[in-house]
Amino acid sequence: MYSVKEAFYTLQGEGAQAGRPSVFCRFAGCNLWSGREKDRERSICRFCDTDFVGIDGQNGGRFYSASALAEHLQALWPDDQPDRARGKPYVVFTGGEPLLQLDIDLIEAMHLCGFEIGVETNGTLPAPEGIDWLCVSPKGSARLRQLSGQELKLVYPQSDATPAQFEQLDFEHFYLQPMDLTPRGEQGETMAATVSYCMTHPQWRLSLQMHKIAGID
Ligand SMILES: C[S@@+](CC[C@H](N)C(=O)[O-])C[C@H]1O[C@@H](n2cnc3c(N)ncnc32)[C@H](O)[C@@H]1O
Ligand SMILES: Nc1nc2[nH]cc(C(=O)O)c2c(=O)[nH]1
Ligand code: SF4
Ligand SMILES: [Mg+2]
Repeated sequence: MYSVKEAFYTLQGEGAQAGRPSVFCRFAGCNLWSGREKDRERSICRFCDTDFVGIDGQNGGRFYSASALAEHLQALWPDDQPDRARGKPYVVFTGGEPLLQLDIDLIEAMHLCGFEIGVETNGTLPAPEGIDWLCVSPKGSARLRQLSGQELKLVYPQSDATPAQFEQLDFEHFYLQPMDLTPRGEQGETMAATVSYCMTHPQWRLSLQMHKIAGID
């Protein structure tokens, strides 16, 4: 059984695949925060910008088989494409923490539907085989278990998770994404600090959350 907060068609807003049309599947629940504001300050991950509690969002719900969820997600992809090879269907599993729920059955079902599979994870759980684009985003003091993938995207700055701690890991792309403090009701200088770090440490590139600029989900 899969618990999905919401699912929607949008553009990937972050990292190396930014700008790519994508079906997003946001699983309910996370292992680093309950999702309740009253718990935020004593949780391991305190800056989350996302509501992942429950199954009450658009196209959310409980799905009792991998094929049922795969068909539900496939229906969100536009079907009038002249050349599918040039715009391959792409699904991004996120959350919450998707690796609490994403399994080999669902990966196989999405591949059978013709999708490439992206995942956004906090890296505290090992990833199943078969993911095409794995983005790991380390969080504070949480121990990192997933040490390889396509993209490491660190929210910056975090005093207990610095870029230097991750720069030797086995990833193809290294991104810093300015921490958006507005979900915590704060403002900050995270953009300037992130730009400055990238310019002085050229292994790292800037990731902006494009969807917030574009005003889309
Ligand atoms: C909401 S998380 C869900 C996936 C997974 N739990 C994770 O943390 O990677 C999706 C992405 O948003 C990033 N993110 C969350 N809160 C953010 C914030 N306040 N500012 C910038 N990026 C944020 C995360 O680091 C992650 O890369
Ligand atoms: N457009 C868009 N791109 C995203 N990239 C990662 C997101 C996430 O919340 O995991 C996200 C999101 O919520 N929306
Ligand atoms: S690990 Fe990801 S989903 Fe969980 S609280 Fe942190 S940013 Fe949000
Ligand atoms: Mg988001």
